[in-house]
Amino acid sequence: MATKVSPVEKETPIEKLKSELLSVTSSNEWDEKAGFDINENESTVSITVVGASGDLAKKKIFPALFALYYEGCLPKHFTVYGYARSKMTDAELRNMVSKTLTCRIDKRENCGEKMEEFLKRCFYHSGQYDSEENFAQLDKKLKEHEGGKVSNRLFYLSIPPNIFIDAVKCASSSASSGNGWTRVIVEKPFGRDSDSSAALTKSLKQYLTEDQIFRIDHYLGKELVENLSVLRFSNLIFEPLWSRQYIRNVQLIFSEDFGTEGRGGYFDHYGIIRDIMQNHLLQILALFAMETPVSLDAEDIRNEKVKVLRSMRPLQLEDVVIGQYKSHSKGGVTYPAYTDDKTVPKDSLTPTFAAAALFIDNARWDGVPFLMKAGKALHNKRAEIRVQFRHVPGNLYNRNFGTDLDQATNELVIRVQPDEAIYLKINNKVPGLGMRLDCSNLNLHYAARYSKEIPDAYERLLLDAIEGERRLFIRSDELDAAWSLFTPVLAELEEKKIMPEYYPYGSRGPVGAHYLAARYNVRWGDLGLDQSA
Ligand SMILES: NC(=O)C1=CN([C@@H]2O[C@H](COP(=O)(O)OP(=O)(O)OC[C@H]3O[C@@H](n4cnc5c(N)ncnc54)[C@H](OP(=O)(O)O)[C@@H]3O)[C@@H](O)[C@H]2O)C=CC1
Ligand SMILES: O=C1O[C@H](COP(=O)(O)O)[C@@H](O)[C@H](O)[C@H]1O
Repeated sequence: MATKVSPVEKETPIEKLKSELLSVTSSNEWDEKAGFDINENESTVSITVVGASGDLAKKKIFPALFALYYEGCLPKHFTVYGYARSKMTDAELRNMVSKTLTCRIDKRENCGEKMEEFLKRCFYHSGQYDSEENFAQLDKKLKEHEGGKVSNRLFYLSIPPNIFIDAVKCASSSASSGNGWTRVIVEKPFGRDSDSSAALTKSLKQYLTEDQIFRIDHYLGKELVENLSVLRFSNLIFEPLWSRQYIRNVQLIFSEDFGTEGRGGYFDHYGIIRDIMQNHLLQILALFAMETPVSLDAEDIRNEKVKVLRSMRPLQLEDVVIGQYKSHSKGGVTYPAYTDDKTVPKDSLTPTFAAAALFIDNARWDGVPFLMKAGKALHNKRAEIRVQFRHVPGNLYNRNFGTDLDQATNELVIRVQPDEAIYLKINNKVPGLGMRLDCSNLNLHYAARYSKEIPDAYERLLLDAIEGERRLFIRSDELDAAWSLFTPVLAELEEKKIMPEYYPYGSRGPVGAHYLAARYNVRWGDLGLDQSA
């Protein structure tokens, strides 16, 4: 890592030997003849969670690693290291981690034993994030565990962004692998705007190659987001409809029924547009709208996503509505205002809600509004994609719908969470002698269809990073394109000190979002008479 030559690209001595032999035989044959599997027996993976004492590590990273272990997805030789400034022994780390581990509902067999085994492979090293010496001590400990095998190292930066570079610099110079790969998972936020993001990328690339950087957007690891491409590209009935010709608008909706509780300090510096829209919702939009990639290879997919992002119009101020939640009392309980958080300035204008209308100026999507809506402290917790189709031209049954033709249009809903589902609203006749029409759902409800519990997004992404699969991670040019769309409007909102529209905690958000949608002849699908909404 220190040499800036990606170890991923370099052949290890064993790989070199293997590729020489490969000139006469295939890889599997060679492994069989040799009588062992090189990857399993000769290499190790050390996963260092930098910031192990923090919220994300406890809530997501350690539980995801355990789930992978339980499923038998981690390599035979692996070690997990927690690294942070807090003083802890290995036993204390294990105790902390053990409190967050859970067994899947459908996989409880031997779960206690598996937890014990997993915890035995977890260790802790206390150190500063800017100390090469402390990382060198970590390196020494990692080497002891690696026992001379090919060492592959994954660092997960689960720390605040202002210390990313210090940690990367020290890990790079003092704890990168000498003979295997070294990869670094970087958590968002990747900057606050185009300039700060470019500066972060530039600094990271002083110590890492692009191939070593795994920028995580955990929404890409969610089951239904992954399924988006399968839905589009392996069902004949959808792809032909996937354009301005049949689609009237697309809605990307994110809502949480809790506020910024505990994260106000971080949130106030970013706001909902940077926290959710510029990354999670925009990534979904890019996957949704991209052209068919040449293959499922990471670079082919990411190339198509970049094309979509670069075809988009920068967001205009008049196409944005912002809101902030205020205190609200209900049933004898008083819910706080955003500014009641002690870490948030009393006069903060940071949006906790935003709605926006975006456009992709290409042949497929010309004129189709892509509406985004994201908010905290709303009436429910949900993330979904809604695709509203056009009206049926010359519909023979128009008069059966009355004047509200919107009620009669088809809508495809991909509910990312909770209670994952894909359903298509269709029109049908109400059984009986009359001719009354109804709107019903053709529903793929995951819980009913599959008994298997859906893995957490972090499981998939950690596994991909270990396996070197980059498809679900953000490439630097994607990131640049994403920031270009939002940076001008974010600057304008801040320069002009645009006041957010206040909405009560637990409500459906500011009415301004409805006016914005109405300007483009759109009605938000999550507020209608949807049977599954
Ligand atoms: N929490 C979440 O749900 C999500 C978090 N993220 C991102 O993941 C990363 C980690 O998040 P999270 O775990 O919540 O962060 P925390 O604030 O919990 O910080 C993680 C650890 O970093 C160390 N740390 C915290 N502040 C500082 C500081 N100012 N200087 C030096 N060290 C510090 C602390 O460890 P110690 O004192 O022991 O060194 C802390 O335990 C962040 O980049 C965040 O934006 C992204 C999505 C969701
Ligand atoms: O990245 C973030 O995501 C979470 C929501 O993630 P989810 O998987 O629970 O839907 C959000 O609460 C947080 O503000 C944001 O930083």
